[in-house]
Amino acid sequence: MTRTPVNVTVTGAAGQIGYALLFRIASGHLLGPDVPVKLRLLEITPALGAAEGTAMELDDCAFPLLQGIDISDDPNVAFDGANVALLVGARPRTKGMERGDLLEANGGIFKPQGKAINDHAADDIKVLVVGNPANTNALIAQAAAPDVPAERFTAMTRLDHNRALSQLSKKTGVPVSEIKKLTIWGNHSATQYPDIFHAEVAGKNAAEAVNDEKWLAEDFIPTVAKRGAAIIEARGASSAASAANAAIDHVYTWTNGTAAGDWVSMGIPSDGSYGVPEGLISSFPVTVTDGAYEIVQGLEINEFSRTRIDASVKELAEERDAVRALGLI
Ligand SMILES: NC(=O)C1=CN([C@@H]2O[C@H](COP(=O)(O)OP(=O)(O)OC[C@H]3O[C@@H](n4cnc5c(N)ncnc54)[C@H](O)[C@@H]3O)[C@@H](O)[C@H]2O)C=CC1
Ligand SMILES: O=C([O-])CC(=O)C(=O)O
Repeated sequence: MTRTPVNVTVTGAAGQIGYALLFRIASGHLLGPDVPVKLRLLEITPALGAAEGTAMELDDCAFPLLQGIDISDDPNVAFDGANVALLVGARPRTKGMERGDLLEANGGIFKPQGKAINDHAADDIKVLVVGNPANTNALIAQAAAPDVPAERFTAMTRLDHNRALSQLSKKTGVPVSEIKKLTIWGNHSATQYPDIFHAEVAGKNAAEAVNDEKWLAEDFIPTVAKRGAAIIEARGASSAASAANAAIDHVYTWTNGTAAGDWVSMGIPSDGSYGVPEGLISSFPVTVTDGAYEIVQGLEINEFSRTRIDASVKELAEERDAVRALGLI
């Protein structure tokens, strides 16, 4: 294989998402079946042994695309030359814990990582923040990386997008492959707004096909928005394999593009579209061409949607103000 390998840095590599993610990266699902990768694993010092164990297992898979694994507890080393950075390592929410409690606990992790990305990553770096609160952690990392174009910092709402696809598929009996143009707006939190008004189910408008506003307001939206908490309740641990799968989807789409006639949801820095204040990292409908995403423009936002988008964006603005007050941005 002559192609230069892509350096993929994964933080929190010894955690449960890391374990579900690394093998799929190494087997070509993140970037494509013909793209060699080098993995850079970042962990805190006490978890380096566990990361070593995972690296041994990766070796034992003999993945043809995997051209090396480095492990470090120093962000300056782990992000050196990184082309893709998956910021997973964070403190996961546990039973009964509110997202707001996570801001302070996690803020300190993302500022030094943003600075290390600024100082050491490759010029084409793409960053996906998975660790919660993902949107605001992405904002913190971005603020610490003034030399990196702001749009390279993204937050994961693809899991919410996939959850919404699946719920809509169950309701309509139409396979997910025939559902297009769903949108998650706002924050990766319980205030997020999964929007089906522009979605298509087997070529028909989804809201019209469903024709059940009660189901939309009282079942679909809360089921999608509170799915993370429901998984924690059921498993006693937060989503891991589905989160890893969504991270793969996010980066694969960002790198390889969206399908014609469809879009995906990504948490990205707002350019002011749809009344979302510029700079907030909020989820939008996006299309991707040649490795660059663009917000889908011109969608009509009805009253039902407007109220819900505004509520989630208000929460994002409050999180931004909170981390600003803590000196994190
Ligand atoms: N955006 C999304 O849709 C989702 C986000 N999440 C979030 O992803 C994060 C990770 O989840 P899990 O893997 O289940 O957690 P986990 O607790 O199993 O693993 C986290 C790992 O991060 C490591 N870590 C902590 N601080 C670090 C640092 N400064 N540098 C490098 N590594 C560090 C820990 O040692 C641990 O191994 C959590 O914040 C969780 O809430 C989870 C599911 C979905
Ligand atoms: O709340 C959590 O830690 C897990 C999470 O984000 C999700 O499953 O959507």
